[in-house]
Amino acid sequence: MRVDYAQKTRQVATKLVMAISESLGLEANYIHKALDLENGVQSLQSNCYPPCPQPDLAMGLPYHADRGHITLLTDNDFSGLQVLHNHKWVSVTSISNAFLVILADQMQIVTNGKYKGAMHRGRVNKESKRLSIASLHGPAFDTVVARSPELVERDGQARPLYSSIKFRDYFELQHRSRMDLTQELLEMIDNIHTFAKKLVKALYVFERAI
Ligand SMILES: O=C(O)CCC(=O)C(=O)O
Ligand SMILES: [Fe+2]
Repeated sequence: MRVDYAQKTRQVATKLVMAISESLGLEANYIHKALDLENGVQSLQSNCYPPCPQPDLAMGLPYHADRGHITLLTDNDFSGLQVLHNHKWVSVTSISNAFLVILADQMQIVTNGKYKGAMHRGRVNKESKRLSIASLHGPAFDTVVARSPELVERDGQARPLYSSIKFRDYFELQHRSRMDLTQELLEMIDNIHTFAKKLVKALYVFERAI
């Protein structure tokens, strides 16, 4: 059943990628070949968002862009996905028996920014438990992802918008920067804690002095 789901979502993703290629006036299998999707990596992520009494104070899944090139998302009919659009978070309404399609970073690179990787996050709600399943598709790990020279040339751009990077390096870089960010936040919390303790002590000394 799981293998079947993986195969079927891969077929849908392949068709969408072909349509995207064609929409740019490229050969249908241009992106498929450029990202070596025959050997592309694929993963399945399930997310569980329990009901939360104060949804405005909590975040289910922090904002991010997916690492691959395309994600097919489905959920148990409770909305919760938000997408960053024109600097504002926009809620996306779930549709029964349908996929929400999220384009990701590698699509942005290969199309030289014609298609954008969407920044998104998962919100919690008060009433219901939300479940979502993301079927994430990416290039083969050894692919050097580069903007399409055809698009750069056609647009008469003097320079490409993105430099080329091996997908494995990108994957590791993104993972590491998330870890670094977590570490930085932990250190910041630590510093605030120490500062608060010093402040309380200083106030105590001050109170006794007056
Ligand atoms: O649950 C959602 O709506 C978002 C899930 C997601 O972004 C992910 O799994 O990468
Ligand atoms: Fe995501």
